[in-house]
Amino acid sequence: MEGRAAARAIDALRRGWPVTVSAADGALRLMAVEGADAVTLAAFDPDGAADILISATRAATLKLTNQRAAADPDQPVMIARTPWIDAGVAMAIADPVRDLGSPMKGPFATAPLPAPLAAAAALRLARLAGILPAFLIAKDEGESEVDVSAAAIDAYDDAGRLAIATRARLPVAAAENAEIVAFRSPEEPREHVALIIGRPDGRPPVVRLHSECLTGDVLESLKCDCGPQLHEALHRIADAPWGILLYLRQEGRGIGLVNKLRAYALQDQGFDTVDANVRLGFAIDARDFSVAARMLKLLGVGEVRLLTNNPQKVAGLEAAGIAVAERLPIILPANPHNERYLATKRDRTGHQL
Ligand SMILES: Nc1nc2c(ncn2[C@@H]2O[C@H](COP(=O)(O)OP(=O)(O)OP(=O)(O)O)[C@@H](O)[C@H]2O)c(=O)[nH]1
Ligand SMILES: [Zn+2]
Repeated sequence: MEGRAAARAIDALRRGWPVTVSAADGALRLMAVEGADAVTLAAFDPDGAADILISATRAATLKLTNQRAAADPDQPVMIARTPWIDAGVAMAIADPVRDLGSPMKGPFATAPLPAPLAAAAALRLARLAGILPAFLIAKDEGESEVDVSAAAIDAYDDAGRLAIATRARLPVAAAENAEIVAFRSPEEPREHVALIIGRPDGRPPVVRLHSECLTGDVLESLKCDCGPQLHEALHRIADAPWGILLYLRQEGRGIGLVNKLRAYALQDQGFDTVDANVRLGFAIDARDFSVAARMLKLLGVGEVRLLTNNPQKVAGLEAAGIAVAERLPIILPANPHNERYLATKRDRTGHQL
């Protein structure tokens, strides 16, 4: 039931419908700034009284840093509503990509945050919904059709209920003897898959955790290294006695396609991949590799030889109970478009390149 509440809340936010998020310290009736237009906003907030909740990093960009809670610098910040803040201004407050186009924002004043835990849960829900972490918060608690608790939000992408849905033979260019296994959880619509190549030979399989990248995997984007890494991984696995490629639906390191493309727009303005994520109000890497661990366990695999340059993937898998017998680097030549991205991975996120 909890998972259902989070799924309904995600759906409602994306449609501009109200949601009540509750936590130990209270409840907030809110709507996504991204879902607000003149009509949905008037329905939610006829008096124009709703304040605006933003992330701590967004508050810093908007020069509201001195108003952040000293005890918790990551605590979300509430902007007091003024008559000139309409849906368009709210979106300019929320979206850092628009900063160059509308630099003269404010002055803004902050308002007290009635339920900091509920506010923080709402920002976590934004990531799951793939929307900007910014909400209009109603003055009264009122009634929403959709209620979601902080616990339900945190349980949403818990891999615990992931199960094998089906499997089939899938000859691919890298290997004719491959089998695809699809995984589903009752809560989450995104289906992860594993491609198993070869037969177990008693040794740990060569495994690649590949996070979805629509632009790199499908469109052969030159901005990142995902497409070539995917192909290299498939061939390396095909050359091994056996191995598994996990295709994880964690687009944009877990922030979703639209937010990743917002990060790209910020990169066009000069920010690197790390700063772009932070500026949007997200973690540098929002992925949870316990999903991958659960998939491996369901396939009967407890130990792997992991194709990665990212020590955090090794640590994430091991923390989730999968032994990493060996880390196998996967290093490919840079191109002029992804040179800076790769350098940032090396210098700022600890990739061993
Ligand atoms: N947010 C964000 N995500 C990006 C960006 N560039 C690529 N990605 C995402 O990063 C993920 C690719 O990461 P991986 O190649 O799986 O992992 P990694 O952390 O680079 O580690 P390796 O295993 O060494 O490749 C995909 O989900 C991409 O969509 C970016 O600039 N911003
Ligand atoms: Zn990519």
